[in-house]
Amino acid sequence: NDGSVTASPEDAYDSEYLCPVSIDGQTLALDFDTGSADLWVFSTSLPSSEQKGHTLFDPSKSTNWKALSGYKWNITYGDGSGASGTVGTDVVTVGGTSVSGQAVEIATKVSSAFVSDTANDGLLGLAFSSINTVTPKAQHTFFDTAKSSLSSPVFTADLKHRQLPGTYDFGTIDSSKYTGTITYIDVDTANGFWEFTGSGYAVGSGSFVSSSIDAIADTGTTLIYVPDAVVTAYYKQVSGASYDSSQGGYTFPCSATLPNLTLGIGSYHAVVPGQYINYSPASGSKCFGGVQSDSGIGFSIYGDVFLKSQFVIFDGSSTPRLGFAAK
Ligand SMILES: CC(C)(C)S(=O)(=O)N[C@@H](Cc1ccccc1)C(=O)N[C@@H](Cc1c[nH]c[nH+]1)C(=O)N[C@@H](CC1CCCCC1)C(O)(O)C(F)(F)C(=O)NCCN1CCOCC1
Repeated sequence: NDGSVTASPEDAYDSEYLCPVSIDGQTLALDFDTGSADLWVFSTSLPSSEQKGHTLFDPSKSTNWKALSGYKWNITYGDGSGASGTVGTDVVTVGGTSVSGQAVEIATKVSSAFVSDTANDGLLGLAFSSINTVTPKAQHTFFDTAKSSLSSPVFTADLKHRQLPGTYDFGTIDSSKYTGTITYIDVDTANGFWEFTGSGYAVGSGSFVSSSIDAIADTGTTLIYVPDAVVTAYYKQVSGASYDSSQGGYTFPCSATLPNLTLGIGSYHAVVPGQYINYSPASGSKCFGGVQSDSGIGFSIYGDVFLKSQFVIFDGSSTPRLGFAAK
């Protein structure tokens, strides 16, 4: 029951990656998110004003749909967006991986950011089920439901830079997708995230600075959010860079040459190419940086700007761990 699904960038800046997911034959484009644990979809139960432009799941058309009466969900994300609704179970298929009895959370309300993000028909959470928001009983993620039917209890992310489709694989580690060896690091699941301790950083050809960085591997976050020491060291090497409070982050002249950012994972030095750190045009001839401060978040976030430079293994075995390799 192993599977592989394409992850397509939603826009020219790789702001998010969307994957086709079939729920009892109805196919929607979902954002696979290792930073949350709810599988929720736009639905025919939304007010029509909130439905516009999205593909909707219609439970009344599903022969395998079983409503969970009295069950509800309500989630708020780091960027302040949110959604809520009711719950049922159905057959959910991702590439070749099909599971029955999967909790599918039907949106009856979504925040404005979701309404305007018309390419996104919902989220498929891949964090730990301990942070699923369904009450009165938390539900399993797709990965947890599928795990026992996979060749091995893993999924991998091979996201790509700019306009290229990547893949999420379930159950196998495809050795043609990476080079060299895989470096594994332990994961602390206490907060429900794929959370680990990074070993430090280097900017461009500069020397490596050893420092413990408490970080999560989060496919649902676009950028890299790291401690101020890292951000300051990085943009010191970018002429014309400065913190622009009106943009809410560091910007620099779009013509700037950006140094690579190396992030330590144990003894492995993961290199993020400088050009990945030019996220998007900001205003005028300034561009918005893909490396920003984690202040106020509580931990660092190694988001898509980082993850797309690596081949990443999310190992859900009894001792969960993360694997990283160059590609
Ligand atoms: C809009 C943007 C300038 C491109 S962005 O850089 O902000 N990108 C957004 C994602 C996005 C892309 C495209 C269109 C719209 C939204 C982004 O990076 N959002 C992060 C920002 C952040 C995180 N932390 C601080 N700030 C986020 O909330 N990511 C969550 C998933 C997002 C939510 C909006 C829609 C797209 C997917 C997330 O799940 O990855 C999360 F981990 F950050 C998060 O909020 N997880 C929720 C964890 N809770 C814990 C308690 O139990 C319930 C679950």
